[in-house]
Amino acid sequence: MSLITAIKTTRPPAIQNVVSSLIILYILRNFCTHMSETHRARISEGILERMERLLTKVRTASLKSKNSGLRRKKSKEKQAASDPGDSKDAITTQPIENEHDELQPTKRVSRDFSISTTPPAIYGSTFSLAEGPELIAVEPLPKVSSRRSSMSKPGRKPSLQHVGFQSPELEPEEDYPAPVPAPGPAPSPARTDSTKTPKDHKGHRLPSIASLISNITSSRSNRPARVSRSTTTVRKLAAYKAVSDNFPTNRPAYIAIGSGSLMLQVVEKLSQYSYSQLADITFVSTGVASEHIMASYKLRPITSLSLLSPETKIDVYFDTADKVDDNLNCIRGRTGNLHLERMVALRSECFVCIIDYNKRVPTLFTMGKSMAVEITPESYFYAIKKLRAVGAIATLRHGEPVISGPCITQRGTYIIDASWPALGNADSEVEVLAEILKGLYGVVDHGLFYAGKGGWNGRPHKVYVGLSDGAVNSLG
Ligand SMILES: O=C(CO)[C@H](O)[C@H](O)COP(=O)(O)O
Repeated sequence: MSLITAIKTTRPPAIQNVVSSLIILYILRNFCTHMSETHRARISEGILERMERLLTKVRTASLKSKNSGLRRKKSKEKQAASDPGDSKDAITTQPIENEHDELQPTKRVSRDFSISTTPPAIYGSTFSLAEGPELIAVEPLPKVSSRRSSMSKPGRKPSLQHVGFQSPELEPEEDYPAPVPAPGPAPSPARTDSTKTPKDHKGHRLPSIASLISNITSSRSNRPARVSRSTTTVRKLAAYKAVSDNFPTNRPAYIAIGSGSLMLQVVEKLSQYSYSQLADITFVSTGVASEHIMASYKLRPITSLSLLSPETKIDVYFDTADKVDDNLNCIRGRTGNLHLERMVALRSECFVCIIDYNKRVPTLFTMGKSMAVEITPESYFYAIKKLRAVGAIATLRHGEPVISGPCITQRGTYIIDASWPALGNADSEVEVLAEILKGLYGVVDHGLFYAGKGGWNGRPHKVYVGLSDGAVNSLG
């Protein structure tokens, strides 16, 4: 509003109306750019026509005004020549419209466009009425556009060039024409004319797109064939090999399936055996998840260890581990079924552990990972305090979301995730920690599966390690 008021106070009425209408129409036109294509096209056409007519009027009015101003000026000059003493007054009392006949070089009238007398040279959407003594152009202010499109406009440079930077990846190839070969010995194909070669702001020569592409393709062709496999693949290969190597031959047989993420692959492989090979096998699970997997493959699991007679031994137990050290001692039970896993392991003739190479460590706790310690809910405050007292960084495992409270296992117990500094290589170190944990009231079980002087405590008999190249290493 203040702009229109300013125009009113400083321009002749004809120009005031025209310029005000022009501004309103232009604002309307900009508003129209937010409308649908069809509406915009239709409305814009009408507006443009009106603008053309109005601008013609502006130009005519401006011309008339200027001419009358010039006439008045000349008559004043004549008058001043005849009466030099009045010349100062003549300048100060000049009619106000004379000032506005000369439009300001660039007068901003809104945030989005300006009215300018400068030639509309560079912006594609400039509306101009180029004929006449004064060039009046309504120029949209330059909008931020994609770098490539702004570069394609004649006379414009990408802004980064202003600080001396040229990105070879973004420059169009034609910006850097191939050098004309000089007479004489043929130049090396990698060299280009130094005057045409793009350079960075420090003057270092930048490679052309062609050379970058050729470098990439040649380095690809020289690259050795990729041999590493994904972790999922190598784990699956290890699981399949573990099953085929350890499928029991005696009948009746008992096979336990653990709670690790590879149990799907183990069950998948087992299901490939014939009906007669599977007929006399009883399957034992260490958790609800593996029970469901077995049931979906029609492997008929038993749901409780107590259904096995006291003298029954499980022929083979397949499961995973979190970490396995050089002596095959391991940390297990991240899934929270560690006590049942221990009981199954202790009743098994052969515990076959399946891992990928990422889980192999020289000594336990090397990687600073935590181990699950299963506790009774009642012992929580006491047990966590005691665990911290024996050097653990210990936290209660929460459910999801955290506000739902502690993570509660199938047996109604809690899990504390605890870590210690890396243990030494000797079996005794693992055994010492295990004995401390076993001696804490409230601790139901812990994740150390080991063999020490005191006896065998669930250390795997065999470990199948899926290696990065797809091979499977069998340990034990
Ligand atoms: O006790 C375990 C599975 O019964 C493992 O220690 C463990 O949780 C490994 O899980 P994943 O195979 O998913 O890495």
